[in-house]
Amino acid sequence: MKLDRKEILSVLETISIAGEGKNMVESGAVQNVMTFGDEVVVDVTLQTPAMHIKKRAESDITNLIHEKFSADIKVKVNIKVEAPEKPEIKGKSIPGISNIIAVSSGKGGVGKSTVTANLAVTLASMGFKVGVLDADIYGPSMPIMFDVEKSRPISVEVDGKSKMKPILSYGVEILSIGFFTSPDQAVIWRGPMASKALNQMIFDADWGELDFLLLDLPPGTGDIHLSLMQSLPITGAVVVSTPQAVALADAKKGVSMFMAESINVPVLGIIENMAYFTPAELPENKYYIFGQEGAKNLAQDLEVPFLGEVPIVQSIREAGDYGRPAALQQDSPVGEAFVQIARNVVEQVVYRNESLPPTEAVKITTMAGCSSVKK
Ligand SMILES: Nc1ncnc2c1ncn2[C@@H]1O[C@H](COP(=O)(O)OP(=O)(O)OP(=O)(O)O)[C@@H](O)[C@H]1O
Repeated sequence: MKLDRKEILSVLETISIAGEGKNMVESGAVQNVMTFGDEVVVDVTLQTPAMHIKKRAESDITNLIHEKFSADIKVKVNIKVEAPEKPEIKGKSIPGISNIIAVSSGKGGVGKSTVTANLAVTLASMGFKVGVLDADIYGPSMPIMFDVEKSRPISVEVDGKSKMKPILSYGVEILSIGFFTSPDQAVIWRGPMASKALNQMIFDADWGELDFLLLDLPPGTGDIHLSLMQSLPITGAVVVSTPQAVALADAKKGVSMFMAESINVPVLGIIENMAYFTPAELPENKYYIFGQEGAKNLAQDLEVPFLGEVPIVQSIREAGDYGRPAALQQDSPVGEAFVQIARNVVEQVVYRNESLPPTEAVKITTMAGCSSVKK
């Protein structure tokens, strides 16, 4: 059969490469298409060395040509990788901390802190070294969730400097703005004070070696978020939402804040919390109290990964109040849900680190409230 180069190109226009918005012809990934009798050779240049993306591009091209023309065609896909040069991190990286993950939510009360605490203990139980920085200045909840409400960080000498020692609970190193306020005191941090305190907990703390530092951000998209992104090279952000329309609208704003060109923090994905309710006595029954798969659909619409769902379970609330994250019970449905989510988060971090350069701390010079961050 006579193969036409142009027809092949137009067929390839229907394929896009994971992580790139445009199709592979428009993005310039397809460099050349040659036909020799019943053989097609496609030269492709990818921007990422990730093996699964290479394999996917190869199989997508082969399958589509077989499907659209003939299964007898010999397809050869030559893949070259031209990864963009990795610039140096310009923000202050923290020695010893490999990945900083911001956990955020657009709306308050959707379970962002609960998800942070449970994700942290799950990652720790998988053998990772994990820290949590509770940056929720309006309602720091990590001290209660980790049962260390009465603890106060001590000062230790590291290389001649005195540093704050995080509190260790369930294998997770924790610092919280809550350690420095009394529980019944109304939080009256002004933006600059809070930013200064957070900077101390980040840079003047003895975190040691960590694979993951999870940042529990305040809800919304405010000053504190910008300050933290300005002072820290955040590896990626995770957005927590319930499936409810009002929460989703705010989650969307959260995702677009991270994705804004001036901020550019990779979004690792969305977690759906309170996805459905299952009564303990009827585990097969699922009630979609806040709507069904709203956050999953949002992830699809925004083309960001969906990291998993957590049901509404009484034990999650009780465990949070009692100070023992529910996911510590690994064989339970909650424990299993968090293992799945933690695996997906790790996978996304690995993929992100393979395919993108390190995040630069955002340089914001005009936003009110950010000038307090130490230069
Ligand atoms: N999946 C769940 N099942 C049952 N209860 C939950 C679940 N997720 C969160 N909760 C409960 O909902 C309440 C709010 O959760 P949490 O404090 O984690 O929310 P948040 O989004 O961090 O709130 P904030 O806006 O204060 O930061 C808590 O009492 C928590 O125990």
